[in-house]
Amino acid sequence: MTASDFTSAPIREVFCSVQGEGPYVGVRQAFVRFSGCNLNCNYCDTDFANPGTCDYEQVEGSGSFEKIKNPVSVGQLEAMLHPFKKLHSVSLTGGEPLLHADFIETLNLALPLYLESNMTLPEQARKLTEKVTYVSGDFKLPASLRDIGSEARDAHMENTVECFRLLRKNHSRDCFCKIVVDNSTELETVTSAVEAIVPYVSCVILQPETPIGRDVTNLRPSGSIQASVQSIMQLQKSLLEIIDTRVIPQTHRMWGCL
Ligand SMILES: C[S@@+](CC[C@H](N)C(=O)[O-])C[C@H]1O[C@@H](n2cnc3c(N)ncnc32)[C@H](O)[C@@H]1O
Ligand SMILES: Nc1nc2[nH]cc(C(=O)O)c2c(=O)[nH]1
Ligand code: SF4
Ligand SMILES: [Mg+2]
Repeated sequence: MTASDFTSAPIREVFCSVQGEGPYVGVRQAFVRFSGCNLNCNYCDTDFANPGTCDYEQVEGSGSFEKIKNPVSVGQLEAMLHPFKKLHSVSLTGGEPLLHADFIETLNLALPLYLESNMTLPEQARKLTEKVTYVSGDFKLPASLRDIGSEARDAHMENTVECFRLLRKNHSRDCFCKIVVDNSTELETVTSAVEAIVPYVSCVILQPETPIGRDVTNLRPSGSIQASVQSIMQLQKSLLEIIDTRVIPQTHRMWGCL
């Protein structure tokens, strides 16, 4: 994977769309999708590999992409975002954006930054505590991680909680947690995860897994993975004992925007 630094980063795509997930569903955002990820979630719907170029959709919804050579510089990215108007914020996603924290740290955009992260890289998260206004942090349940052994689970949980502590909600930042749920999601696992981050987040979003694989070899058989409505409702009822908990699917999948 092409490394990034303070001046440039490998970016997979840049486009203007509507936030499809979490409590800010419906707001108009620029999306900057960084290449590369440090995890391998079994449900991942994103091809974040760096093909050498960044797909740039200059006209929102047009489906017409220009290919910009990677890595993209800070100045190039700022210019690419300029045509996008009436934005709520700029979503920094991926892949895993925390892998590119040095690059993000140097961005000088007029708009608030909205970080979509797997929350597993605390030393990178530390760099962005004064930089991001919205934190959409996933809590990756170990069962959904393909490459994690039992010996690494404790460290994974500790890193996740530390990222939420570092990027916690405050007077000038919102931080919330999204948890992707499938038919194997266990109440006890989710409850202990949520209890560990309650002081740091404004709400928890239960995000039903959308049965889409990253590629045909990884495509999980859609019939076997989705959690039942009843199980998600029971999970929400339990979590509402400790925090504002909402069920929000990936809405962009419903109307076909990027
Ligand atoms: C592609 S990830 C990129 C950001 C970051 N790496 C992360 O995982 O949070 C963006 C969001 O999409 C969610 N996601 C990916 N595949 C999904 C699927 N098949 N169903 C539901 N949510 C999915 C992730 O859980 C995450 O909240
Ligand atoms: N519309 C839309 N909303 C999103 N929210 C999080 C996304 C992501 O892939 O990070 C995403 C995405 O890919 N598209
Ligand atoms: S969902 Fe996020 S953390 Fe998981 S593999 Fe995909 S990009 Fe990486
Ligand atoms: Mg997406």
